[in-house]
Amino acid sequence: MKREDYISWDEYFMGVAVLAAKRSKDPNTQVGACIVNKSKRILSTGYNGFPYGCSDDTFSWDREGEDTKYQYVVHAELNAILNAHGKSLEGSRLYVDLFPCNECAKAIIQSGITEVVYLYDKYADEPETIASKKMLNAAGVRTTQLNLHRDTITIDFNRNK
Ligand SMILES: O=c1ccn([C@H]2C[C@H](O)[C@@H](COP(=O)(O)O)O2)c(=O)[nH]1
Ligand SMILES: [Zn+2]
Repeated sequence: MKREDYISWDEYFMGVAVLAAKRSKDPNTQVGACIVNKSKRILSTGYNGFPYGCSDDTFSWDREGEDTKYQYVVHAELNAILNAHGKSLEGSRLYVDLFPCNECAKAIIQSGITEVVYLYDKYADEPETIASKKMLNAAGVRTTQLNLHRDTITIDFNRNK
């Protein structure tokens, strides 16, 4: 008889997004994204971080002041789109833990992604998120909040020891 406690496709793809977020050096909000095609194949992943050549140790991670991370950071969704290196994303689905901002929404729409699956929406009242929803809705990109039946998935590197 087959195992019954295997993870669902949604848990798998969101799990990959959450794992990608663990690569982020952002001290406040780590975001991960995973793009999946209609055949349930992962096309790309990304997380929020500075561009190549812009050191995590010298560029600012500040949230306020003259020199902030917002001027430099590449968002998880855009990184995932760029990491696909021109592969067609037409009709694909993007899993991301945080609801995408307006700039990511533009890239999502233009790249042909047709569904955004997200976990939380902590900036729902910000103008960027409101604009994002307006654009995604106008462009016919579905947005689905995932309601998972478990809070954690354990990754155990020692299970065979
Ligand atoms: O669509 C989005 C929106 C934001 N991010 C990243 C950008 C920043 O690194 C953090 C947000 O930092 P706060 O300190 O919570 O303002 O999230 C993203 O990757 N995608
Ligand atoms: Zn964004």
